[in-house]
Amino acid sequence: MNDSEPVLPVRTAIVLFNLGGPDGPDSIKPFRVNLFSDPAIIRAPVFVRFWLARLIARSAQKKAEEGYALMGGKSPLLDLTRQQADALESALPGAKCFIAMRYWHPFARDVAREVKAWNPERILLLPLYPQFSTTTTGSSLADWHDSAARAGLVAPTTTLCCWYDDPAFAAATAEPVIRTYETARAELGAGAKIRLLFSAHGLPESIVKAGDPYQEEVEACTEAVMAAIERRLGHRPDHQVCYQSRATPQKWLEPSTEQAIEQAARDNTAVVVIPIAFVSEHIETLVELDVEYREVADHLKLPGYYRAPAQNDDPAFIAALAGIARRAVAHGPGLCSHRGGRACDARNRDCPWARYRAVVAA
Ligand SMILES: C=CC1=C(C)c2cc3[nH]c(cc4nc(cc5[nH]c(cc1n2)c(C)c5CCC(=O)O)C(CCC(=O)O)=C4C)c(C)c3C=C
Ligand SMILES: [Fe+2]
Ligand SMILES: [Fe+2]
Repeated sequence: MNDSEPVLPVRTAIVLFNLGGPDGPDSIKPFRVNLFSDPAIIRAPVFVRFWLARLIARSAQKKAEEGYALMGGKSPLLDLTRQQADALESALPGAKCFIAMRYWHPFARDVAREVKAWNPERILLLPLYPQFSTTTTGSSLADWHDSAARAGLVAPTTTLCCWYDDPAFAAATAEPVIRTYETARAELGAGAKIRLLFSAHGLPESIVKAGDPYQEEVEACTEAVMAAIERRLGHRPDHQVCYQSRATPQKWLEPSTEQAIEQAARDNTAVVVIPIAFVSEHIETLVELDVEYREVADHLKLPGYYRAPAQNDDPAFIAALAGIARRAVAHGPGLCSHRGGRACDARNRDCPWARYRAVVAA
């Protein structure tokens, strides 16, 4: 921390949001039903959604069970988020981190009561999604506001919608990418063609067309990381954004990660795959990227398939997140504070959470 960085008020509660994951084989099904029952994910009237959620959850249940079995029968996401929370607390004296997951324990409704019992002077709502999507951050924050109101939790609160273009975050994200790229170059030879594939979680195209800013923010985030890579390497490697984890039959954002791997095979190019919308390892990195897409790459005889790790509790990432938290809280209580710390509020149409909150409230 440098001297110009603001200091957090004592008793600042930082609530970290993520999606959650099953904590054992028996919770895979209810976790997935919770996910597909969320109106932010499946946009159908309530009585249709009830049945649709169960139908969609059942359709890929076996594949999901096999995926979790490869990780010991559970998601590593909560343990990794706890490590991030501990590291962030060490970087931010006076703050206590709480974790609220959207579709499995610890749920926001329980965490809001814990935060109230801690009696915070300030609250910072900090989603662990760098880019805003109505399906992730929007859904989690709406759920939190309901839960906080039910718990009678009242304290000055700052909400961060997104931090996809924070320069320290971009620089911290660039480092493991550069290390993986250099490994690929050393193994394949300096003349080998290598493409950086920034693989983001996909979204149904209809959600983006309805105004979700996620795709735009993923592209801007990739650009910020590419600028950091270029500054470090002195050149700009070949790169492409693609979208993974399609989970419903609708049309999703393209190119899919699989299509991007097929294109790389046609171009006789090795790839370094970079998870750009997740800051922790979980099923979609450890199984989808490391097992399933690797098999596709092997089958297509790609010259090389490498994967850059997610941030987890990497010290440079935690330092970046601590800076983001400090600057956000320094703006004082408000609906939202984002984009390099510029404050925004309910009247600011620039802020996706402000826009989405108006829709949810209507
Ligand atoms: C319509 C379905 C889905 C949308 C839209 C979606 C968006 C979305 N998700 C993440 C991050 C994560 N997703 C995770 C798991 C997960 N996501 C879906 C479906 C949608 N996600 C499913 C069905 C699952 C469960 C896994 C499975 O059954 O295959 C996870 C946690 C995984 C874990 O370790 O348990 C994360 C994290 C983002 C960033 C996003 C859109 C921006
Ligand atoms: Fe997902
Ligand atoms: Fe904002």
